[in-house]
Amino acid sequence: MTQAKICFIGAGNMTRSIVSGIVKSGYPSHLVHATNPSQAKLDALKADFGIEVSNENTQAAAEADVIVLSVKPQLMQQVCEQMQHLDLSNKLIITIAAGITASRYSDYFNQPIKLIRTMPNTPTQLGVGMTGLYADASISAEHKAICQTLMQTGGKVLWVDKEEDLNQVIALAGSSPAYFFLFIEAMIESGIKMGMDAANARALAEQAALGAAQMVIENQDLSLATLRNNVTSKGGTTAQAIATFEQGDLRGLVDQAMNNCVDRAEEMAKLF
Ligand SMILES: NC(=O)C1=CN([C@@H]2O[C@H](COP(=O)(O)OP(=O)(O)OC[C@H]3O[C@@H](n4cnc5c(N)ncnc54)[C@H](OP(=O)(O)O)[C@@H]3O)[C@@H](O)[C@H]2O)C=CC1
Ligand SMILES: O=C(O)[C@@H]1CCC=N1
Repeated sequence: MTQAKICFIGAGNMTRSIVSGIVKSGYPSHLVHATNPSQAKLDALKADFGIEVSNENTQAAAEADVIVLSVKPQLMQQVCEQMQHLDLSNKLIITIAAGITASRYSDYFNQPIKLIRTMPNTPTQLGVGMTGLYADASISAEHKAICQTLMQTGGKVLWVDKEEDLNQVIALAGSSPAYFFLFIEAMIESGIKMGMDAANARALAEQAALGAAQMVIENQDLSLATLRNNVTSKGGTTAQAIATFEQGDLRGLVDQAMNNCVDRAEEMAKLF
């Protein structure tokens, strides 16, 4: 895909995250275009990454080899319908939207298209993202490779065999950075209530989170329970904290939250 022209429709949080990865990987910035109705995000993308920007979805899409649909799900139909008159037969379309099934897009564009559904997450902007990918059997190996190369600039990728499995990717990776942010936020709030300075509370919580994630990644032979037990001295402080989480059914709450996340993705698939 060395010379593929890539156009992002919508220049919000996720476009910024993905563009950051692409440009930092050395992809020529003049081949990357982003469109958006309001100007401030475009100006920031141009200033930070040197990419092309405009307010013209249709023109940018017409000139692109790869179109990345990056608007909110509720706007997707309207945005795609505006491009119905384009000949999309030679273009690869990548969508990052949650909950809209692949078959809907050919209705939106009113023509057969080559589409890959992806589910990235915001850590993509730091190169430590996780992206789920789904393509049906009609998509060529070349197009799959283009999409994979693109998304890998932001971190790891995982192909799923069944489209519905993307909803599990949303629960485990697309949405899950927010779960961890909430947990760290709660820890910081508690630290502050204990009398700690806010900056120090954040420094302690964020470094512990980073260290814990790194421990998990670098100890693939150890179970999570072992890593946890290695921190938990019998009769000690951690045991008290962990017992509190277990008594409050943290696991049940996480399970419920993740199932609700999947349920919402399924609901959205019916809505849009
Ligand atoms: N945020 C996340 O962690 C993840 C999000 N996603 C998916 O990514 C998609 C985008 O989400 P996110 O980046 O968070 O959302 P944002 O709201 O940050 O970005 C969407 C962008 O689309 C722009 N936009 C609105 N209308 C149009 C239009 N007609 N043409 C072109 N652009 C338009 C908005 O502009 P303006 O603000 O000026 O109106 C906005 O900048 C969603 O479908 C979401 O499901 C997937 C994985 C993770
Ligand atoms: O909350 C959402 O719907 C999107 C999809 C995954 C992360 N953000």
